[in-house]
Amino acid sequence: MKYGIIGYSGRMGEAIEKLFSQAGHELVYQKDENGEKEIEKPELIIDFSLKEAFPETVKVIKEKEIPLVIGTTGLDEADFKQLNQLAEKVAVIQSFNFSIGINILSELVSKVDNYIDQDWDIEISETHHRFKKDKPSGTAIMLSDLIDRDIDMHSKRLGSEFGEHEVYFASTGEVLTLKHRAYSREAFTKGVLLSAEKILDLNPGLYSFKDILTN
Ligand SMILES: NC(=O)C1=CN([C@@H]2O[C@H](COP(=O)(O)OP(=O)(O)OC[C@H]3O[C@@H](n4cnc5c(N)ncnc54)[C@H](OP(=O)(O)O)[C@@H]3O)[C@@H](O)[C@H]2O)C=CC1
Ligand SMILES: O=C(O)C1=N[C@H](C(=O)O)C[C@H](O)C1
Repeated sequence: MKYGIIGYSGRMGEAIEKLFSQAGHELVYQKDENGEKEIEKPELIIDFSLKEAFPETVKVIKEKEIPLVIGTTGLDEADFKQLNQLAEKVAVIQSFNFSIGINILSELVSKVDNYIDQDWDIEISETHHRFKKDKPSGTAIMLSDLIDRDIDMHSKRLGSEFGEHEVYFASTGEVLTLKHRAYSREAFTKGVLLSAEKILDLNPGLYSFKDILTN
C-alpha cells in the first residue's frame, strides 16, 4: 500500500516506517512540525503526532478523502466530534493503545468491574518514558472510562519506559492487579500495521482497534 504518516519524525513515526517498509509498504506522504512532503497521493494516513497537530490532520483527511488510522493521545470530546464527522465519509480507526495486550486487559477490567461493589478501591498507575508530553496517558484515560466512577490515576515519567499500565482493585483483605508492559514500540506498531492493512476494505465509520481485532 502507499501510505502517509503525520508525526513522521517522531518516535512512533520512525518505528511505523521501519515495520511498514519491512512489510513492503511505501511511504509517499509525510508531515511533521517542519512541514509536509508528498511524492504521490497516499491511500491512507497514519497519525501518531500530538494533539496540537489534530486540526491539521482533520484538514488533510477532508482534502484527500482517504482513511485514517490515528493513535495520537490527548484528544478531547471536541476532537472526537470531528473524528465522527470525518467518519461519515471515510473509515477511521482510533485507539489510544494499539497493543493486543492492552485491548485484552480492557476486556478484563470490564469483567472485574461486574464482580465488585463500591466497597472496592480502584486506582490506575501508568509509567512512560521521560519525553512523553501528555499525562495521564491516553490508555489510562481509556481504561478509567470503562468504569462508572471517578478513578484516581498516577503517572510516572521514567527513563525510556515504553509503557506500563496497572489497574488495582482492592478491598479489605485482598488486592487484584491487572498489569501490562510494552517491551518495545513493536507492541503498538504491529497493531497499526494490522489496522492499516484492513482499513482499505472498511466502509466509512469510526472503528476501534478492538473492532479490528475481533472481526
Ligand atoms: N495509540 C498508541 O498505541 C500509541 C500512541 N502514542 C501516541 O502517539 C503520539 C506520538 O508519540 P511519539 O512518537 O512518542 O511522540 P514524538 O514527540 O516523538 O513525535 C511527535 C511527532 O508529531 C509531530 N508534530 C508535533 N506537532 C505537530 C504539528 N503541529 N503538525 C504536524 N506534526 C506535528 C512532531 O514533529 P517534529 O518532530 O517536527 O516536532 C513529531 O514528528 C503521542 O500522542 C503518543 O501518546 C504513542 C505510542 C502508542
Ligand atoms: O506516548 C507513548 O509512548 C504512549 N502513549 C500511549 C498512551 O498515552 O496511552 C500508548 C502507549 O502506552 C505509549
